[in-house]
Amino acid sequence: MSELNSDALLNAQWARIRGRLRAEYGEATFRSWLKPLTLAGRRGGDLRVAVPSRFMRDWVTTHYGDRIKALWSTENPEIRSVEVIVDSACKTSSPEEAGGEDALVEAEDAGQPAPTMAVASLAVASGAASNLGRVVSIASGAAPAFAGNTALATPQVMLRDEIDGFDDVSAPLDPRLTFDNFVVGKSNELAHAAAYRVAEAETVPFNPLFLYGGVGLGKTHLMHAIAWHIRRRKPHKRVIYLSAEKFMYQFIRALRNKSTMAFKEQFRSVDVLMVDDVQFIIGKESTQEEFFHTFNALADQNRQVILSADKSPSDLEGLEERMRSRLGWGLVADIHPTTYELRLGILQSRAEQSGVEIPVKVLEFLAHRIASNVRELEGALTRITAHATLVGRPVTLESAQELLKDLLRANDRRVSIEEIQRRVAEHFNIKLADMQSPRRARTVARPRQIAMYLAKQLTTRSLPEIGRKFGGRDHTTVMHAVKKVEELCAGDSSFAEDVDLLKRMLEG
Ligand SMILES: Nc1ncnc2c1ncn2[C@@H]1O[C@H](COP(=O)(O)OP(=O)(O)OP(=O)(O)O)[C@@H](O)[C@H]1O
Repeated sequence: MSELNSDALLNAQWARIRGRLRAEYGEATFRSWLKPLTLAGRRGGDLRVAVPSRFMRDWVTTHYGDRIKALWSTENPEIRSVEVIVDSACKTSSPEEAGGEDALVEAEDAGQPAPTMAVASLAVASGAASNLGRVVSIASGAAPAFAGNTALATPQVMLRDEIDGFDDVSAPLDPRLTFDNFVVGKSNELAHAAAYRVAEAETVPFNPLFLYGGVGLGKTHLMHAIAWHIRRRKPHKRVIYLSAEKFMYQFIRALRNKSTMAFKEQFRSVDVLMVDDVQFIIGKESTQEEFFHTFNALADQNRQVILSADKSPSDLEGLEERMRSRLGWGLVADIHPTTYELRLGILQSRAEQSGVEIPVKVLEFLAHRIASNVRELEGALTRITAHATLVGRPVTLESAQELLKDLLRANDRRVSIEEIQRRVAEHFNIKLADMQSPRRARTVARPRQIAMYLAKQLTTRSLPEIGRKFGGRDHTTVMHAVKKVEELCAGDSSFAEDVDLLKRMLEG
């Protein structure tokens, strides 16, 4: 029997695969569908895993079979096929199973419809599975005669994170957020290169790596990608990824349970700590303090810390000075707003993954019109592909425009106040600085009022925010300007035409 055939080794490999499945599909899906799986036996390259009911067998085979097979092939190249079989005895092998799952199994075995709660988990499971889009399939055909293997059916070797309770702390990773799926362009190349370097490096290249940028531009994606990369290449490393909010929640819970020592121990013993959206804990004094100590302790031991925020350390208001300077010691990499080329690249890659044929014209149109953030861009594409799949008609520019009317309108309106001021100043041939100056001459004051009116119409900024952008004026001044322009438009058609022209120009 080769090394790869020993039962102990198989159990250890199975434990690692279970850890992967848990990380990829998330805790809820894992508990419902994957945790009850047990190793039932193997013969040569053919392996059997058992589930407690026929229903579960079908479900697991359809939704997770390919992935389980692929993970086995990676762990143990000798395994050529994996078959899911029914063994009602394994119902008792996971005593801690949630009541919802037991209810499902029993209902199914009795030939009854599954309870509502179980139906909900079906939906979750199917969504998670379809995201993976794996192609490796479980080998079918006549099942070989298997020698039952009681050693394999005994309790699993526990993964390090199961023992340590790390899964309580670290957030599940989204299987889609990998380096392979991240499209690199001018606006994110530095952040991407830095993230990749950290993920690859044997020694800590910079500490911390601080990623920052606006909403939906890929910070979380890069953090998940680092975590996946390290998990795959260096599975022995302890990696924790969590949001700053969860860090705070864990800390408060530790305070309440008087278990702060355990909390410290847990966070300070990791190899890589990633905290997303750190702006969240700013101003939350004790959490911020604890976070700072955690960070220092890890940095002192040369452990990698990766942080993300919506602003750079120097722009994070309310951050203590010592912390600001400490966070700036490593590499601060920003992600700029997307360029047209990057948006088009992301759309092309997503469209390919979706398998729905979308004309380039439509993708170009979306890349041009939805410039706000990648999340919205993806949302638009999902809407188009879902619609095309449901109605079974090919996607056209017209159908996309019709389908995305509301989103396009909202994006059209997202012009900046600075852009409005510039265009209006050019149109009336006044200086841009006059938009903010105290000058009251009508030649200056009227265009300024028009710009304020357009800012109200075309942006989502509040009156005080608009006032601030116009030389620190009060919100009542903006209100007055809006009213004045409306009155003038109502009484003077050439004035109204002028304003309308500017508006259309700004809307692009
Ligand atoms: N360069 C990119 N290539 C591919 N997908 C991207 C890219 N940038 C962002 N995305 C996708 O856009 C969506 C939003 O990205 P993500 O959640 O990482 O943003 P974020 O910067 O963390 O936003 P927030 O500040 O809201 O947390 C995700 O689905 C992500 O996969």
